[in-house]
Amino acid sequence: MMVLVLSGFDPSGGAGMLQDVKILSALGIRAHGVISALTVQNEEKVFSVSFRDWEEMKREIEVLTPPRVIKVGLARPEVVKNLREMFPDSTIVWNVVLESSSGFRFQDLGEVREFTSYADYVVLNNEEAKRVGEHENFIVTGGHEKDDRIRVRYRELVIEISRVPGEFHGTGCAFSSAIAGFLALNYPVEEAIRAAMELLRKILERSSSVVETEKLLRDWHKYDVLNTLDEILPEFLEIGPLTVPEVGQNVSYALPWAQSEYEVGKFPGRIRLKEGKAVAVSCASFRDRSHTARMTITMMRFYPYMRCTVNVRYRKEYVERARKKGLKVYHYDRSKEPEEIREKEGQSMVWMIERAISELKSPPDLIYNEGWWGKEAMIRVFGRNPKEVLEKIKLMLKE
Ligand SMILES: Nc1ncnc2c1ncn2[C@@H]1O[C@H](COP(=O)(O)OP(=O)(O)OP(=O)(O)O)[C@@H](O)[C@H]1O
Ligand SMILES: Cc1ncc(CO)c(N)n1
Repeated sequence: MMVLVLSGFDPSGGAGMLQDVKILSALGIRAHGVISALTVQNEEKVFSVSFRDWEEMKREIEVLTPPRVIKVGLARPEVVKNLREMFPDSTIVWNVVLESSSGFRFQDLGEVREFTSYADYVVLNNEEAKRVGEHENFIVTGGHEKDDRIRVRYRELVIEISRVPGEFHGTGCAFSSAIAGFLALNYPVEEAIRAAMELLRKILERSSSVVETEKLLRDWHKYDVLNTLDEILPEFLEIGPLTVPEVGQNVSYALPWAQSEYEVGKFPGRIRLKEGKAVAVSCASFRDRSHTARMTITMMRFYPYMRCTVNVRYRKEYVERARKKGLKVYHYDRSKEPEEIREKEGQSMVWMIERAISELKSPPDLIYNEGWWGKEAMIRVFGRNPKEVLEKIKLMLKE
């Protein structure tokens, strides 16, 4: 699936081509991009615009796959007519940008009026629509109205949703690209508008002053972490009778940027032995606290790529095999733990990992400790991901 985008380059990434590509990527759509203007601007202010020459752009377009849907952003208005002549049957969505929100005049009103009829849909806000003059192919957005609803009008259709508090740079670009994307997915235009409004709301709920579509794209990792854990669980259950400790086992797998245990996927309620079989009390989730999740966060402070920790019951032979097979093993002797560390909640694990790293001068594959004052002896296995940790555990189980 592809959409051809002709739009300006906003180096701050809030509007223009960088934003268009993010929105289309969020819909799984490839963008073919031809820059139609260069700008000097940041999130707050536009300083200058220079439009590209059509002949140059045409040469770039001619070698690309002919597009079914085209999105036009900041460009000379005649570009829309030129595109119509090149692609009489394509759907053209034109986001008119008369002025930036900081008041910079982008396009000439008369020129815009002259070329609106060449687009299938013209997206503009109500202030712009009043100035350009109504047309049946206009999709009119609320602009920067102050009430708590967002309204979009297309012919007799008016769609309303709740406004996300705040002012965001780049909403017009993002919204019109989302419409183009949903049209490319064969949504009828009314449904494309509705879906685009919903998508923008989801993005703006994650944004501060700019449309931060990258935050939405980033959240794919949440799906990947939980899916990875759920997919690998049966393999951990299979060896569970040999590995699950009295207190239960957890497989903790962190998001790439995790700094809190709630950004670490885990099995709330842990993996436990029931009548000799290992069972997980629940499927993978980011909710609840977990000791192994806190260990992962601690390890990631030193080695951000070490995103997985699993606790395993202690067996002398497991540790001996690990050493024999070349795994980096650290023995944590709790009796050497300073009093002030032992007293502070969660500090002993930091201390344990810091000692291991300073001794091994690299990430440990496993840290073990014997039992201590009612605490079960334990082995913690570390790795980049659950698959890697599972392999290390299997090395410990095999002669
Ligand atoms: N605060 C908000 N909450 C929810 N949706 C919003 C918000 N602001 C904008 N949108 C979505 O973005 C669409 C376009 O926004 P807007 O009306 O601000 O366009 P614009 O004025 O052309 O934007 P720009 O600031 O890029 O010039 C709206 O129709 C709506 O779907
Ligand atoms: C490149 C570009 N396109 C559109 C807008 C409108 O916000 C902008 N500021 N910059």
